[in-house]
Amino acid sequence: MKSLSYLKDYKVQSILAPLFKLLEASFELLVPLVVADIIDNGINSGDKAYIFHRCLLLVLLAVVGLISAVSAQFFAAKSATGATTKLRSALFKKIQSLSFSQLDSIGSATLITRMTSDVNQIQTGINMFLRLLLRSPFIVFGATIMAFYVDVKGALVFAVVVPVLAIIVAVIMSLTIPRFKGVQNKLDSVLLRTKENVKGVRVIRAFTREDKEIAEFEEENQSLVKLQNVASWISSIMNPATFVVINLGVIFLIYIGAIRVDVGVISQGAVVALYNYMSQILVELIKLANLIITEMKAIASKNRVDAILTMEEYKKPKGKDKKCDHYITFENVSLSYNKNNEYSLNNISFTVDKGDTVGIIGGTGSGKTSVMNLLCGFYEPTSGDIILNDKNILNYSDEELNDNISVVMQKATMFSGTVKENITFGAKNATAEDIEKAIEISQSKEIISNKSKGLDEVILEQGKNLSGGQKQRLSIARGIVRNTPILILDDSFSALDYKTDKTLRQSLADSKGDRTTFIISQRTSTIEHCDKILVLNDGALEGVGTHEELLKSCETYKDIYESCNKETS
Ligand SMILES: Nc1ncnc2c1ncn2[C@@H]1O[C@H](COP(=O)(O)OP(=O)(O)OP(=O)(O)O)[C@@H](O)[C@H]1O
Repeated sequence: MKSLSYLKDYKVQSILAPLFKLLEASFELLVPLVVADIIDNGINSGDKAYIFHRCLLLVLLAVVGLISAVSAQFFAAKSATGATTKLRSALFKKIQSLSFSQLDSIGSATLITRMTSDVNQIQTGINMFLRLLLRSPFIVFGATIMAFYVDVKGALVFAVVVPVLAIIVAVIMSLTIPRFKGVQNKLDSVLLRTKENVKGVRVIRAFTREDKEIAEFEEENQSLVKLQNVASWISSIMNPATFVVINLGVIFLIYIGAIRVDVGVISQGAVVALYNYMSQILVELIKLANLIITEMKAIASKNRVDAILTMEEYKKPKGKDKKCDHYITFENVSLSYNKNNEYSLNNISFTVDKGDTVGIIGGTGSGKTSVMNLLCGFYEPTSGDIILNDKNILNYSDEELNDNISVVMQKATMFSGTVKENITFGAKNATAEDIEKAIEISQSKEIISNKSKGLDEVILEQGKNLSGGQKQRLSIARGIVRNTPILILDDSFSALDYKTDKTLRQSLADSKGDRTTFIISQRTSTIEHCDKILVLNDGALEGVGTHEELLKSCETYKDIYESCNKETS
């Protein structure tokens, strides 16, 4: 579904809004005729009663016009806000359905701009469109026709002024519209920088990078301002240019009008009416130009939103199932995230049995998280097969994988809400007993007992009222509480002290049953008791075995072990 399709639920409002605007415009077109009538038949003959009655008519026209305008605004707003609320929800749902690779390729900053400022721009666009699209041309043409009705010769001035105005407006718009598109793109990069700075504010301060960051932000911001200024400067020419043309027209109109009044061909009221129609045209042309600029911006935003909405639903390729002797088999698996021949994992093969505890170790960037990404189905292998329980990982649905695997991510993410809500984030049906057990295994008991409201204690945005180690333990509890056959702990012990690390591993081992556990770590002490350890180096699997076996057979493991021991000694 494309963005504007959500308007179809607001058909009635979308028809009523322009109709009420046309009604308002029709009353406005009558006003100069009534004023002319007051001058010619009331003021000239000194008929106060006539003037009073006509003034009442003017007030009535104004009141009816006002009611029409308010009704139009009401229906336009209802339609625009209703449709964009649905659009925002649809966009949010679509973003949730995108694959990790698709999300990587789009980038989060631009997704935020599309969800917020682009959708707002579409809302403004719909609102203005419904109110002005019919009204402004109707007034321009209506006022011209009324002018011809009042006096054909005098109205000839309109035949010259209106096309000249239209040309000025068209030229200025053709210059500004491409610039406004540039402004929108620049806004994306300013937002990306803002987002990075707000998220990384602690790091920035810790490294006293504030001045540099401010200077760089200022530079980015200034180039946005420059683009905006050029666009605004060009569009600002519109008003003076149109005013000059209109005023020249008015001078000419009054000049011709005066001569024609003098010779008695037309009345004074007719000249005033012509002048009023000229003013109405000026106001509407400026509104029309603004409408077109707003619509151009809205169309650019609509295209950006549609680009996300119409992204092809990602279809996982199918893989071959295979009868295997082991619970999990990685067979010649390689992974290139961008399919650009830069491999994060290179032809790796290993097996894991049900109930095993597997350690994965290697330097930073060696590919540890990538193994987890593949096993969880976040990304697909570029080549090779991953078989889980005799079924190719590609043939599992997201729900099936989610039911089988719990992952505790490297970065312990907390959500605004209570401690309990955070622990049961992926296990809404967890019982009090499950929660209690998960808290106990993850060594989180002390965190909760230190909080006055216990499990109901509120966690602030991004877990600001928790330490790094506390966040890690609660994330582990969140993983354990789901009680899935496979548990992956991606560097989830890094912020824990050695004693807590050890106790936690022990309680995980005691409670494991036939759960298969992957522990990713950079510390040999965290994984040395695992049934099997995988050693990764630059995307290659350099060794598989137990701690003792690897110390004898794998140089990379030995190096890591020695450097870890040096650190702790
Ligand atoms: N989403 C991604 N898109 C592109 N490249 C990626 C992506 N994720 C990881 N990589 C690259 O893949 C390589 C392996 O990264 P991975 O996160 O698997 O390493 P790691 O061993 O877990 O590192 P660390 O211990 O630092 O977390 C790195 O070179 C990284 O830049």
